[in-house]
Amino acid sequence: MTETMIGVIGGSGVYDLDTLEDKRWVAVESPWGLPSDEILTGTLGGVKMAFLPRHGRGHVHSPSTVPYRANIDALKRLGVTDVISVSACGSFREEMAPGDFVVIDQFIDRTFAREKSFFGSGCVAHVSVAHPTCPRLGAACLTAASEAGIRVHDGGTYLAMEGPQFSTLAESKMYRDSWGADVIGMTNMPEAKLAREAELCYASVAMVTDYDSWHPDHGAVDITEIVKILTGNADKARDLVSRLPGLLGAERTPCPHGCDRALDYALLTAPEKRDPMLMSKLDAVAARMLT
Ligand SMILES: CSC[C@H]1O[C@H](OP(=O)(O)O)[C@H](O)[C@@H]1O
Ligand SMILES: Nc1ncnc2[nH]cnc12
Repeated sequence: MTETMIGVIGGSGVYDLDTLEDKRWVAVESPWGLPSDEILTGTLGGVKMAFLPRHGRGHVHSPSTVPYRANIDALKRLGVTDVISVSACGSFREEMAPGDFVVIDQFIDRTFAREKSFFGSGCVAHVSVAHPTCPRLGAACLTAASEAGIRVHDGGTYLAMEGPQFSTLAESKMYRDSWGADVIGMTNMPEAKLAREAELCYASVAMVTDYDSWHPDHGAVDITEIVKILTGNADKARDLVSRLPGLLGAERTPCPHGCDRALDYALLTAPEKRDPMLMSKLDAVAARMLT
């Protein structure tokens, strides 16, 4: 049994978690650079919490420049065990309407201008992301959303695009009709992959703000319309998050799906060939493998 610490990564529109008790913004140093912002630590219902605004307070970082590695490393370094990502998204499905939430279970990664791994020359590792989100954590998010009276969909494929521009009409139709994506956003990759490398359970709650550009009755994405929806979604996200401590509890059992043991057989580089510099940067992410 270990102690649960819930990490929340707040996306567009979610820059604070004012429901936390004993809250304090703390600067966390990471060998992977500066995280997006300080991290708000505190407790909720006796469970330790850490909140990080993905784009920083005041929305400073674009989807391509969010320091994804530093963010995941900093959360792990603080002792976070379970990460909930809450993100704005466009919808490819009529029934996933603006204001609805989707508990994501798959991703298509179309990003190309981001660092995607903690590993590389000097310590090669390959983790599986066949099932990139944690079913236990996702189930808790689904229950929390239902209890909060949020219209929520159980499962969905999130297409991560590079951005920052929204998709063309041709792209939007292709992602929806040929690729089978359900929603689109710009940030959950490589975040989810990095969380898996860091052996953190990761769940993604996508909050629909628009119908992207495929929908014949809605036309092109309109950022002013998105911003209007974001505020309501952010309030619902805070309600959802405030229910998670009660559902997850303060005492944590090992993940039944193995998220917290993802590195068990992943490291390929022979111990004597490992780069000491890289290994020292991996002190939090791969802590379990280095002791
Ligand atoms: C505000 S519209 C586009 C912007 O919103 C989403 O951010 P996040 O995933 O952090 O909620 C989307 O990915 C874009 O970055
Ligand atoms: N249509 C869309 N495409 C990409 N990211 C988004 N975030 C919110 N709506 C989006």
